[in-house]
Amino acid sequence: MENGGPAPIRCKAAAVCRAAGEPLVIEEIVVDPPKAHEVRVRIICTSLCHSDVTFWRMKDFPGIFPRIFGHEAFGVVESVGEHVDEFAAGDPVVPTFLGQCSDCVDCKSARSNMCSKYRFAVRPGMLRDGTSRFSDASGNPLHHFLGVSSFSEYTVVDVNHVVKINPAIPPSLACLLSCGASTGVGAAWKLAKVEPGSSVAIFGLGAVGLAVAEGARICGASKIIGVDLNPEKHELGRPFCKKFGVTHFINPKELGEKPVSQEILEITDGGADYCFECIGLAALMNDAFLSSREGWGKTIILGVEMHGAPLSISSHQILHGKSVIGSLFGGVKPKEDIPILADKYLNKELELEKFITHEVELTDINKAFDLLHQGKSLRCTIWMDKDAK
Ligand SMILES: NC(=O)c1ccc[n+]([C@@H]2O[C@H](COP(=O)([O-])OP(=O)(O)OC[C@H]3O[C@@H](n4cnc5c(N)ncnc54)[C@H](O)[C@@H]3O)[C@@H](O)[C@H]2O)c1
Ligand SMILES: [Zn+2]
Ligand SMILES: [Zn+2]
Repeated sequence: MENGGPAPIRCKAAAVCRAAGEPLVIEEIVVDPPKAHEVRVRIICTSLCHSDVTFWRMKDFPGIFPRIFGHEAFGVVESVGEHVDEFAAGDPVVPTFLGQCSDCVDCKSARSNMCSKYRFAVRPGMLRDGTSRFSDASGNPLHHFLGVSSFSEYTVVDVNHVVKINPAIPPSLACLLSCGASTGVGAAWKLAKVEPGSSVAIFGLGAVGLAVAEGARICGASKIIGVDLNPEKHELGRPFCKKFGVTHFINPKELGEKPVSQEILEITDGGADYCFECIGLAALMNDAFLSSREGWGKTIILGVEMHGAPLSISSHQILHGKSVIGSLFGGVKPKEDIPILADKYLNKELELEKFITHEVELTDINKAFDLLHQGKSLRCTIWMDKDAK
């Protein structure tokens, strides 16, 4: 203990990524105490989102490895740094990759979830001083990921990136509100503001796409069209996707030469009111746009394009009254909206259980990567300690 403050913690296990695309390695690490405006969180469980996989694969960004991935999690505050009034040891929390200072003009506006005081960036270190709170057994620093780094028994998170969560929600379900479920549900609820009776087309039926379906179902959409290419997932998925309110399924491979957009224009008699891209491929973003209705069709982009490829949207088509919007975290303001989503779960409006298809312990985290790659899982809960369930 230094001046009575928290001491560094030697963590029995963290899953460290030593190089892009390589299996994670379970290592003992040291997690420093939280500095001012930071909290140290004991992670109870975490899960794998496709954004972890995208950054894990990126070989063309040197200098960001070794790194601790993970940004969808649930945990308990272990200790707090100076100037932290909002949290105390023992608080159940979800960390979030998108921060909210609650003080800047954008945080105060209902129109944005993009904090402008601490702008979103994929930083290798902490939000305020850029340094790392992690070091390996040799004392070398390990990089952070998206301000969360939850593939570790303990992590340090800026207060802007952590939200208190109702303890009535089971840890594995609270974890989903930390990224995937909030992003998808939020995109339908807050961003598109899907009205009862409207038509929705979703490209990509992973957890994010199916969370859009869940949000659209809650908002009363009458047609929810799901597009996914993975035949194995599709077959397994049919009854599964129905649980999310998906009314029509399209596997582009089964359409032959016919474009997906043509099929959607026919199903919706002119184009879907709302189209969501939940894959991360620029070509599919264009398909989503082509599937949207003239006059008012809105395309919402949630997928993260690995190389930031530009969209190729016809400047003539956009004159026909269509619009395109992209979003981080589905327009959700973490500190205000996650508690609302938690209440929706507790009121039995939002069904979170169906997103969890697998569970493993941290030592088996590479299985979670395999399952996502093979298209077999939606969300795989990764427990730090199975007895903590
Ligand atoms: N905007 C945000 O804030 C935010 C938040 C979370 C995730 N994401 C992004 O959302 C996307 C989805 O994440 P996820 O965790 O649901 O991923 P996932 O891997 O679980 O799901 C992706 C789905 O897309 C399907 N797919 C892949 N290529 C396809 C193609 N060419 N045509 C049709 N379907 C195809 C896959 O079969 C899979 O079902 C990723 O790009 C992720 O990075 C964005
Ligand atoms: Zn995510
Ligand atoms: Zn702000």
